[in-house]
Amino acid sequence: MYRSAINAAWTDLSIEHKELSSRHLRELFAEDPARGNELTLTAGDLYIDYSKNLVTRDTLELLMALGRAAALDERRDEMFAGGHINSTEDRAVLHTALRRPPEDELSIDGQNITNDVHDVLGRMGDFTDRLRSGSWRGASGERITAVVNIGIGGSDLGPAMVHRALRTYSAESLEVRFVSNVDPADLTAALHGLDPARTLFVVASKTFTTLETLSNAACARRWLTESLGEQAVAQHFVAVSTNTEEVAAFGIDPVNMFGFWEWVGGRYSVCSSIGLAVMAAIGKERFAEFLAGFHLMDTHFQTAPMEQNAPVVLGLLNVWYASFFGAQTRAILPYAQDLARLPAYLQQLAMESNGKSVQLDGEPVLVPTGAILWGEPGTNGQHAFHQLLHQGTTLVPADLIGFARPAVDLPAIGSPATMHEILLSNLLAQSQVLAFGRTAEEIEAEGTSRDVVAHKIMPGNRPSTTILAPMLTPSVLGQLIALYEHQVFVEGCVWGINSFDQWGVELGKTQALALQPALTAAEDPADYVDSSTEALVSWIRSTRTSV
Ligand SMILES: O=P(O)(O)OC[C@H]1O[C@H](O)[C@H](O)[C@@H](O)[C@@H]1O
Repeated sequence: MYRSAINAAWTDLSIEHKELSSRHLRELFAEDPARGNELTLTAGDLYIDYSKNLVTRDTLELLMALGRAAALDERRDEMFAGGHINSTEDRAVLHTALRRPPEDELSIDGQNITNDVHDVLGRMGDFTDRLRSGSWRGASGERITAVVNIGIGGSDLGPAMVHRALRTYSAESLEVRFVSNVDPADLTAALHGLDPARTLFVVASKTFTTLETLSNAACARRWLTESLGEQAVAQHFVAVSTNTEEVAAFGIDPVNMFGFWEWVGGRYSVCSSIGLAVMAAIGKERFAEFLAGFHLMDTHFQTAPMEQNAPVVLGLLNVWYASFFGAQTRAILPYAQDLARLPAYLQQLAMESNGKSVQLDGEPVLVPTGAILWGEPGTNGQHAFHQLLHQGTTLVPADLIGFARPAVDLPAIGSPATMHEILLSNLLAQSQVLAFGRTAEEIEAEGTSRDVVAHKIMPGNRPSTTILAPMLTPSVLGQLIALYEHQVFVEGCVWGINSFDQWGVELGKTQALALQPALTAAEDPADYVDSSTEALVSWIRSTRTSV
């Protein structure tokens, strides 16, 4: 029943796609001028204009039918209730439980996990209060002035992105830095200029077995103990993990460990103790506002009718472009420099979740699934890759994200507008030009010479969604992240894939370990399965010895 309903909805949408292929957003707006006001959504503090997408109201009805056929409501409820929807790892997917208010109980296997969540938040709050007030001292009695988060993937991208985004809310007395790459350049740069006596490391790893993180943590530990001695570790290292045993084996006292749970996926973990470095920077009160923002969007996702449900509408539009238009990528264009790391964060969220080619039952997926996400803050991207967005041969749906008020504004010299007003006018212009372009007639009318007209035509009809909020606050950032998390969920449901495992990253890790001897052994072990790897190793070995 479920499959056949999806197939029927899919067929209807295929027909719709053919019909719409010959239409232009200019016509769609001319036919339905109210769409600019009405194809919009309000979710928490976010105002979302999706009118400049390649859909009519009929298309939207068909997309809703697809969502209903995919049993979105039931699947969402199953996720929120702790069903083991991560079937290949037999795990619940409960990142939403990390942001429930204390009184909002959730019982899993007889355990009220909301209490567990708030117990850890309480410990994080006490610890970060001590750091921020200076009552937590280093081994030689000095105040901690730098926190270095060592983690990778979900244990880095979330806190690093959020820390940067909430820069203006951060305490000046505590500098927070991030190390992720096993490239020694990363740790070296992060430690540059730091005083061991005033530095605290947060080793963040869900599994506490990740090679990059443990390698960096071990080097950081040596850096510290060389100057302060072994006994300094207790005051200068804390861990964030689900794996108490490995934390202890590394030499961090579990008393200085902040736990979370296997039902929190790495890329969904910024609300857990993985956010410790963020809490250290912005304080527990602001962190609570951040979590409340997520919860607001969670509640919207759970309660808003489908047609007004922002993650549902946007998630279905993502399916529309990926699976029907074959759009392989989507651009994330924050018109906010503080969101510079948002595209990288969303890459992990979306691509590790939905970069899959088998369905839940192990059968191949027959349609294109997760798109490649990429992007840069506006207006920088305009001077780099927007040319392709406007006149290239590839369809790239774009999300433009902006804020009505900046944290700080500056008067622009020689213009009545402020710098922030200039920024926002660029956002508006891009959304308009992408959609409506400029015709040959319009260009000719400007007196352009005939042989240049074709080069100057702006085809338009390039879809974009504009997401606006009053200001980039902790709560708004939480809402924005949750908006994307739930879109990913919606897409995964429709495609019938498991959005919560990541088997595709495992083989590379074991192969890297297997190849280490090829670089470290005195004699080249020369036991390769392919001639390309053999030649690469040989080149590296000879180049290293000849330098
Ligand atoms: O937090 P950790 O266990 O160290 O994992 C860090 C990262 O590495 C893994 O390879 C996964 O692909 C990511 O989803 C995860 O966030």
